[in-house]
Amino acid sequence: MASSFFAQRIPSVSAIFSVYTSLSAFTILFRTILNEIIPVKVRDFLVSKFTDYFSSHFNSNFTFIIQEQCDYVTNQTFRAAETYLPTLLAGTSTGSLLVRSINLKNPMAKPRYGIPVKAKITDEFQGIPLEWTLHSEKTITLTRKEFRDMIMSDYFTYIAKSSVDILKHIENLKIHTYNPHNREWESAVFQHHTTFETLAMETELKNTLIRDLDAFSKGKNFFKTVGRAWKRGYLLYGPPGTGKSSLVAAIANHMKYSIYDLQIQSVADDAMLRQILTSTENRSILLIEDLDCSGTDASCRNVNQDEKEGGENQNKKKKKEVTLSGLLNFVDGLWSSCVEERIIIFTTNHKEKLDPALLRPGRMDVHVLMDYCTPVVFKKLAALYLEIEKHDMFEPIEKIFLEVKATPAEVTEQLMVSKNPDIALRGLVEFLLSKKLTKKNEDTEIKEAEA
Ligand SMILES: Nc1ncnc2c1ncn2[C@@H]1O[C@H](COP(=O)(O)OP(=O)(O)OP(=O)(O)O)[C@@H](O)[C@H]1O
Repeated sequence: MASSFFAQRIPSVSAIFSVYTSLSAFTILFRTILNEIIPVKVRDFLVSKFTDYFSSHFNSNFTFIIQEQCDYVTNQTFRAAETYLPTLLAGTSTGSLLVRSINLKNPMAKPRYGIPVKAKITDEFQGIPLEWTLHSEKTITLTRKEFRDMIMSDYFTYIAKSSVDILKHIENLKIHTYNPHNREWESAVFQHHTTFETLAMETELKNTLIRDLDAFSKGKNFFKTVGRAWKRGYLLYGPPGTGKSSLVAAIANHMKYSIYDLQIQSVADDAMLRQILTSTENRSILLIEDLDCSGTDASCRNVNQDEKEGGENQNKKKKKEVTLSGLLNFVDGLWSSCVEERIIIFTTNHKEKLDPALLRPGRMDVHVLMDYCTPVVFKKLAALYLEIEKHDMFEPIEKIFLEVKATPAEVTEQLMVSKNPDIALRGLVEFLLSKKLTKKNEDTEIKEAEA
């Protein structure tokens, strides 16, 4: 029985050989026909589709590699993933987490948790499990066997949207400073306490600024409709100690934007400036302080003036490598649109020294004069520092302010001498009167010298 069973089921060697020969002949014939009929390009296309189909089915996984930098610009998908992934801490599978406490204002605050390098994190999107790996500070990968198209079209968009929402509610802002040696922005937690409530300014100016900022942050569609880059430029000018830096802090805290603080003197040339600025994040403030001392041709004198003076100045001008046009390119040129929702702030103690090109309408949208203390500003400082709305000495002090120039920084220094309003205000009067006297003596000396 058994031998007849095998005899019926297993074909003979000669039968197998004959089938093999027929198949080979058919394959050769089929290939020849294919080569004759189908053009090379179509053949290559079919082969590539065929290979793609099988590799995606038989490969164990497909990996998306997301690196921090691409084409000298910060990869926004990397930034989005970096913001989004810490929300998935429950899905980490390495058995370890980074723990850090960076709230200097409140050491008792709950620590924050981060993802260690090499950790694997799982996520689920529309019922599909996904696995992320943080390979280093600069590379993240996302691995998934199927649903490649859906990940590319929907999942990355979802992460980008989620990260924008997360950033809007983030508590700790950052301040970044450019390190020219490492050619990198270095970050620290931004802990400046100044807000619009604690900044003493004329009420109308403060309200106008807040309205302007709010309109800007809601203005995405407006900027798109009118075909402009979503950015706003502020020029803060006025004497030292009048609150320009404090206003920058108030703007950052109000908008919940991190600050990129750029020392323009540390930038070698326009190309480096471009590289530095394109590696900043959306929703941020780019701050260039003391522009009048920057050493670029944006400061101190305009180009025509230099040309008239010729010789020595011409040589000096050649050495300045960050040019006014390089800077303007970021203020309102083509490069200005490389980052979205960006506020650019220039500060200067000497507006009159800036190149007129920078001051032309449309270049810096808002010019804000931070000036010497006025009676209104003094009363706000007294309310903040001494917690008083009224005092007998207010009237004489306000009168002195009409004659003496004192900066809010000088006034706050006097108000901090004592918590007792009588002592602090008396000290302030003495300070203001001595300033008045010094000024009078200086004026007399000048008059005598002129005579
Ligand atoms: N308008 C203000 N309201 C409240 N405090 C102020 C104001 N202006 C100055 N101050 C106080 O003076 C200090 C110095 O001010 P700030 O550094 O903001 O001035 P600045 O104009 O940026 O000076 P500089 O031009 O020297 O950088 C602040 O830390 C703050 O305490």
